[in-house]
Amino acid sequence: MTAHGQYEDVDLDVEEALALVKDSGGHRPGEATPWPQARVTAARAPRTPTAPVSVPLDAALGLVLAAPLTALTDLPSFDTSAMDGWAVAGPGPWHVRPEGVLAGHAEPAPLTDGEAVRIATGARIPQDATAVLRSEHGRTDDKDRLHATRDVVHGQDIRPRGQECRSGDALLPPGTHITPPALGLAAAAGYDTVSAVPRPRAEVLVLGDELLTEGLPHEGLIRDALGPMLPPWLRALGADVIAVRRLGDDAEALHKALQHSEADLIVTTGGTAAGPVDHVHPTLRRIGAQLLVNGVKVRPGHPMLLARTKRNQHLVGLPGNPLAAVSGLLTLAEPLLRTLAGRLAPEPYTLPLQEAVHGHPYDTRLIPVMLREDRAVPLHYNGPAMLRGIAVADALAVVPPGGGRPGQELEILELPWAMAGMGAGTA
Ligand SMILES: Nc1nc2c(c(=O)[nH]1)N[C@H]1C(S)=C(S)[C@@H](COP(=O)(O)OP(=O)(O)OC[C@H]3O[C@@H](n4cnc5c(N)ncnc54)[C@H](O)[C@@H]3O)O[C@H]1N2
Ligand code: MOO
Repeated sequence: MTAHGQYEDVDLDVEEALALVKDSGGHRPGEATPWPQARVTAARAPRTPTAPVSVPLDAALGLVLAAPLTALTDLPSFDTSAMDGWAVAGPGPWHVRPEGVLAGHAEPAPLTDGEAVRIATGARIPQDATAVLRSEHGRTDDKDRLHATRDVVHGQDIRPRGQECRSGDALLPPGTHITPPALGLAAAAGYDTVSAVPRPRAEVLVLGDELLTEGLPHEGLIRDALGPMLPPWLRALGADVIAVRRLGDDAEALHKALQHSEADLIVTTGGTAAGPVDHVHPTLRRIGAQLLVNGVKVRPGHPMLLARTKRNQHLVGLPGNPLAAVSGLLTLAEPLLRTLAGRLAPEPYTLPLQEAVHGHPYDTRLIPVMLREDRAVPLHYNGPAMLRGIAVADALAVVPPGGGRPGQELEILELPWAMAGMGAGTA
């Protein structure tokens, strides 16, 4: 049994197999953009830069800093005890003061040589203290005198004011991805809000008269798989999904929706091919949109497209076949959203293939894989209409034209939830 257990090999469906033996040319031969170039075009989609917004810390996770995070205070902001014990002045033994010092308390009175005071971790060091003696390294005698049980080094266990940064120091550059520790650092450095690149707004338009939103498929009608899948996926890619509309195969409804959308990115599903109810291209022509990518040399998903619909608005047309839609999402929507959100591209990386995969003669293939012991294990059920493979995948592997041999290094496109340690296939 292979790593993917009982999965039967349905690597290629009939359409894909036919495409391998006799490339039909598919979607507008000659116009289609090579896959790597399509991603670059999407990442460089023209638009005017967005104005930064001021975001409270509890809403800033996942955004990108629009301005440097400059320390608003010294850190620590006062000389601080690093341990529970005693602050001591000069050589011991020391006379211990009756009142201790706790974190958050007012400034303690200065010590004089030969004096000690009990102190908690995080409390302010009294002026003229020379060291902190940890509680496990000191003992008091019956006259309340403190003796060190090991050598005391000047300054030990005192965190001096400004040890981490001085007020005005640059802590994080603009463009930094706001992670949980970045939020913690911003709070420690005195921030209530940060200046961030706003989340790009996305709107999803699901096309197709054959789609049901509940119940079992019947009489040629099927369940809409993309309505439930795309909004959370777009959110995982950093978008704020402002609307999801189901428009059927109604060219007028699509025209109206495009005219009125206030999104930065419109994502349509279906209607990209040349069938009688494929309204995306005619509607884009009607509104005078500029086609930046019209078909990509990738399987599945080759009819995908990218258009500039307004000065600061783009449309990604995803093919209706669900895995083809995933391919379009990662090829066009992901790089575009990354740029809109001000994020840098992740360093590309490769992993060796566990076993051979078929290739398309001229086009790139994207196939769902599990990542196991630093190898990419191809998953089956990867036909354009299937989600069964991708639903257990950690990533997509980029198979160059001609296919991949066992051990061949392939570029890996990670899935956002797999990166967060929530890989669907972690066993
Ligand atoms: N003459 C040609 N026909 C087709 C070509 C071609 O090159 N020449 N390309 C094929 C490929 S590849 C794909 S992919 C599809 C793309 O078609 P559309 O984007 O126009 O999508 P539809 O025709 O609307 O749907 C295709 C398929 O997907 C199902 N679908 C649509 N939306 C959903 C959804 N939300 N959830 C689940 N399934 C969905 C739909 O019922 C169809 O079965 O075109 C080929 N044709
Ligand atoms: O087969 Mo089509 O390439 O996108 O599903």
